[in-house]
Amino acid sequence: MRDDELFSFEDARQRLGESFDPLPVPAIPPADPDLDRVVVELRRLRDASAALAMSEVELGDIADRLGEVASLLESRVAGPADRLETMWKGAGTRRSNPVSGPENPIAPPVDFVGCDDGSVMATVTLGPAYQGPPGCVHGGISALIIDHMMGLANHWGGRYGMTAHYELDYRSPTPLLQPLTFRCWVHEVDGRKTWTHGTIHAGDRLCVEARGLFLEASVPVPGQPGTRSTVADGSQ
Ligand SMILES: CCCCCCCCCCCCCC(=O)SCCNC(=O)CCNC(=O)[C@H](O)C(C)(C)COP(=O)(O)OP(=O)(O)OC[C@H]1O[C@@H](n2cnc3c(N)ncnc32)[C@H](O)[C@@H]1OP(=O)(O)O
Repeated sequence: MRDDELFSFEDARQRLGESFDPLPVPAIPPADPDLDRVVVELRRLRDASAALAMSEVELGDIADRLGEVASLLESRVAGPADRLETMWKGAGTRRSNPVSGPENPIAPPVDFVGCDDGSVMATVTLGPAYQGPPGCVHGGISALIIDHMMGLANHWGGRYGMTAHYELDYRSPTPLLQPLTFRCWVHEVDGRKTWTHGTIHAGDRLCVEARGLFLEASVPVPGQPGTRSTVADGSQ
């Protein structure tokens, strides 16, 4: 089988046949608007600090003022264990995950769309905070985003599971500061196993292709003794 056949959506859809049973990819519900604003401002700081020139800029005053704000924020923070619990309440990790979560400053963020062909798509432009090779996206960042998107694609295809095996081929450099198209879709299912594929393109150029094996599994939920959650189920 050639690579371009392996990564065909129509092929995936035909393989899945009647087991293709899309679930909605729901919008992330609003929570505390001020918390979301805090994260928006933190992302501005992230992007501005990643783009700072190395010289000729007086930063001492800014560092002092940021330190004051950081101390203020720290004074409002519950312990990390408490946070692990609240991450699983309400919208769960849809609000806090490191790829699309509006409560997570390290999320670029990436916004997803569920498509009629069974794939999940996103277009995102990544800045210097995500650099690996010169002018290019860090390979681990590509891997993070696709792994998460595969979880969404599984959900969109009526499946769920923990990543058991995951592999990527970096086919060509993935540029920063240009729109990138991410696409993931369920390729094949067999009992508890779901094989999911994904790509990143810059324009028409293939940058990354990925394959993951996901296994249905349940994990204990922090702060909810006796409760187990399927990864990527509706509670996320
Ligand atoms: C609501 C809106 C939507 C929300 C969506 C949110 C999306 C969020 C998405 C977030 C996504 C983020 C994603 C993340 O970050 S997921 C986090 C990263 N993943 C993990 O931490 C998983 C850690 N691993 C485990 O917990 C276990 O190993 C699991 C549960 C996966 C399997 O342990 P379990 O004890 O259950 O299984 P088994 O050992 O009996 O094996 C069963 C079968 O599987 C085959 N096998 C096993 N391993 C491998 C392997 N590596 N390669 C090839 N095959 C493998 C094995 O041969 C056997 O085959 P067979 O003999 O039956 O034929």
